[in-house]
Amino acid sequence: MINADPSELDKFSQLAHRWWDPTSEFKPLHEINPLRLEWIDRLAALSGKKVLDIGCGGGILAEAMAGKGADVTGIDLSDKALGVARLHLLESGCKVDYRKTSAEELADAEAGTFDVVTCMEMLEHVPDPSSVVAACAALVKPGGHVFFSTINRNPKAYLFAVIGAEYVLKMLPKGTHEYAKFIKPSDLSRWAVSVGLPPDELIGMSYNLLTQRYSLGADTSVNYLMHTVRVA
Ligand SMILES: C[S@@+](CC[C@H](N)C(=O)[O-])C[C@H]1O[C@@H](n2cnc3c(N)ncnc32)[C@H](O)[C@@H]1O
Repeated sequence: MINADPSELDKFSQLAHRWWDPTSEFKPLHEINPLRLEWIDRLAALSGKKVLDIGCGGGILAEAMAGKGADVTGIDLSDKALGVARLHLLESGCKVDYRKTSAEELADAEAGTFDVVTCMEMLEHVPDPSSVVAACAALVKPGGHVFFSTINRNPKAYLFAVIGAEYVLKMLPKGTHEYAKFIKPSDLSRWAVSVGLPPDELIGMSYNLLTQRYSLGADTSVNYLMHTVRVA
């Protein structure tokens, strides 16, 4: 059975036409993109690398990584998001190979072929995130890099990521995130280690209400990113 939740895919499909509007529901993704891009590039030196972006959506990160000189493949299961991503290439002149497939399906066909795999803001939207982590381990070359980002599971994360972002600040549509699907760094780390992806760096991402800006730092209590390196 495919590891996907149709209602989650539908949620992103409904909004897909606004993916590249930086004032839309996707504003947070536009705002965090330069931060995560520079972090990934610093750790994995993207230029010339074969990169896979899992759950690429409309392609905000995929295009940015291509802009750094990477050879990028983006996969997603939302037809509408992929349609928007492909259309945007015409506007940007970027080159990204977008495909409709799951991480698990691609891992069966193209194991060990990517230098870098990114799986950002996606694990909290799938029924079995550990299966996606295992697919990432299968897809990356030995010694290659896998990056994850997701939302921690604790009362503060519920308050900030659900109540704050969806109900108070209205940065995201209500129902974007489900608390039960949030993932503690210790769980993600355990799944990653068990498939040969020991974590190398864990970093938090915070939103400052006063400056209305995101930054990377030590606070992993709400949003966080994890860098892992595939054992050789
Ligand atoms: C919050 S968006 C993140 C988009 C992109 N990764 C980013 O950070 O800019 C989540 C994306 O995951 C996709 N998605 C959800 N379940 C998926 C699955 N099982 N396989 C592939 N993509 C999936 C959705 O269609 C959506 O595009």
